[in-house]
Amino acid sequence: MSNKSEENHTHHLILGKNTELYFSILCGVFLVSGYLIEKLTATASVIPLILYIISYGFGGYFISIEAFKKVSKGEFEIDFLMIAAAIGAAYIGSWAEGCLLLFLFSLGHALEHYAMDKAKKSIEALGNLSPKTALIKRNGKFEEIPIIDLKINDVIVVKPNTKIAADGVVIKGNSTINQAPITGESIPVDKTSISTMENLLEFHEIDKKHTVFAGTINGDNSIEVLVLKLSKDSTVARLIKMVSEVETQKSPTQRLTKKFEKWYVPIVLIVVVLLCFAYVIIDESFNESLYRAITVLVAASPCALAISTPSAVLSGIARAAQKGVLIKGGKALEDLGAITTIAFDKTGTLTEGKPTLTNIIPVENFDEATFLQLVLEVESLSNHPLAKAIASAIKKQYNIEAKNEASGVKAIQGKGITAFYNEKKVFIGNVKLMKDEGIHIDEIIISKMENLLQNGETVMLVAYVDKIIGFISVMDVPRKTAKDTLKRLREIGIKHMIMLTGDHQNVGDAIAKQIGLTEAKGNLLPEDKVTEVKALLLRDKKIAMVGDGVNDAPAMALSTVSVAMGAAGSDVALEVADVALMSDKLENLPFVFGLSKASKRIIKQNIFISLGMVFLLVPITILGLTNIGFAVALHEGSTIVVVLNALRLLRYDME
Ligand SMILES: Nc1ncnc2c1ncn2[C@@H]1O[C@H](COP(=O)(O)OP(=O)(O)OP(=O)(O)O)[C@@H](O)[C@H]1O
Ligand SMILES: [Zn+2]
Repeated sequence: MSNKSEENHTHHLILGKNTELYFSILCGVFLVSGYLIEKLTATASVIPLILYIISYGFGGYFISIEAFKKVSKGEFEIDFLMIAAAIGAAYIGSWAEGCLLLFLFSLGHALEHYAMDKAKKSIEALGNLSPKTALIKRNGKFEEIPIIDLKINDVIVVKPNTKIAADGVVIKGNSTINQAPITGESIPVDKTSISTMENLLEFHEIDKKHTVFAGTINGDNSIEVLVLKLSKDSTVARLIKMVSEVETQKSPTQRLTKKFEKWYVPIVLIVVVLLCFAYVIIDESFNESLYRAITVLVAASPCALAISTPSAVLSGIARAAQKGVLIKGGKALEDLGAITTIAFDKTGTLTEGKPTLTNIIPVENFDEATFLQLVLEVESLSNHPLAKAIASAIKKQYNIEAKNEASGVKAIQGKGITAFYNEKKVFIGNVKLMKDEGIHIDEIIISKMENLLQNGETVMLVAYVDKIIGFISVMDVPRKTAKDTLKRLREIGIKHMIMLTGDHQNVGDAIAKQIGLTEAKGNLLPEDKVTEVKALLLRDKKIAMVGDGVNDAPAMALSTVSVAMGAAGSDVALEVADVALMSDKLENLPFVFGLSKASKRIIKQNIFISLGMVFLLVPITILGLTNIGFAVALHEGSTIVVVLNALRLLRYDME
């Protein structure tokens, strides 16, 4: 049986989408009626034969089309084996068995397509998310227009309990919004209007409490949304595009079984042809030899094997999509299921990623007001989460504003930033940065730093010209769910959980202890994170890296499977990661790993069932210990069992 998704061939669908299923059922109906008439009427009649032939027609229709297509390309696959077996059965007069073969095979085929359709549908459901039109407000007037005509900076009005038509920022009104279609979170989130539209940041940089996604559902209040993305670039549009590409990537097991089939099918054909001539050697008629050959042909066909993996992979991916997790292909799914080591980024992954300012202290003889102003000016120019937190805290707590007195800011990866303030150089960052610049740090400051570091606070030194003028410390708290999540991960078989952070070792250790990580590695530059991932790969073969793509993208790219958090909020993460959690909920991880493990388990079971049946039936049929009907029932039955087993994944849940 072939995998539709990879060949993308469409059948003539006379009876609509389920034609294949109806044909298969009709095949079965004619088989049963033919069989009953044959058994119940004593006298020989042609009616059963006619019914069997009709049954052949329905059962063999789609299989012949596929077999023919492949044979004309020089490929002999299972469809061909089935047709050959059915013709052989007819030739020796075993019409009923031939019908049963075609019926079960086509039923398995139709079920396979049902599984694929089901998977695709839950993915395509995403496509129906965005409404077709939007109510826009132009010059104070309302107008309903198709969403493809929406332009950036249009203002749309979203009525209560309707779908939002575009990615944008709320500029008027507050509401709660059901984001489940995109992020899978079932609880609606509060959204408030942004205070000012001046200097509006990029969509992804705006605080999430103000931004909304196309396809999500507004709650009880009317809101106005400033459109920030064209309909074709919306998060949901890109999601759909990616999901449709997912299917083209085959999983490792799928590749393996394909390779196996390539050799196996011709071998079966040769053996079967040889068996046709068994009568030359042993004492039996040609028809008896043929009968045996056909029975072996049925028994040896790898029908179940061919669909065992694709059906499980698609079901797994579909289930994940329902929960707001995008798994990009069978490889990611299978690899994820085999993983026992996870490397985590710290900031924004294990921690909230919204550090609060705890200390901002100048050295004794430096003026505090100047110090604050300098830090504010410089950090306002940086995009780093630490910088954002520091700048906004200073503004709020000390009620001062940046006056654009700093310039030439440069980020030094993993160390900090440099800039100019009043034409003189400023350095803000860690000890490494100061060492690089040859700036002396005296004992008093070092001992103060130590205290804060023990506490799990991130400390940054500030130097002006060539002297330390003070330090800043911030505290980023672990996510509330981090501890439980790691515990659950351990329960489902993750052995090593390691934090990789650019922050100080002590901070890493403090957080690791609080949430129960096995190890924390601090003071890492982005390239050090890559080295660490390499080392882990060497030790454990396969590792997953969970991050947000901020300073861990290279390390993520190198890991076996990269998992991005909050991907709905970041273009890079969504694009690059193998697995994307739409929401930034760490607590989704156990579900993802659990589902992947379950998928892997089901794939294994399926392969065991399908190969097991072949190994069992082939010797029995060669020895002539069973009739063809029995072989057909067991063999094709295993195909159906395998598909049903895979469909279980659509209902997977933790516990
Ligand atoms: N804009 C900045 N202002 C002050 N210090 C900075 C700035 N950017 C980086 N640093 C310093 O460099 C260190 C390393 O930064 P990096 O971005 O590599 O990692 P991180 O954000 O601390 O943590 P993680 O690696 O877990 O994401 C920071 O801990 C901080 O001391
Ligand atoms: Zn096929």
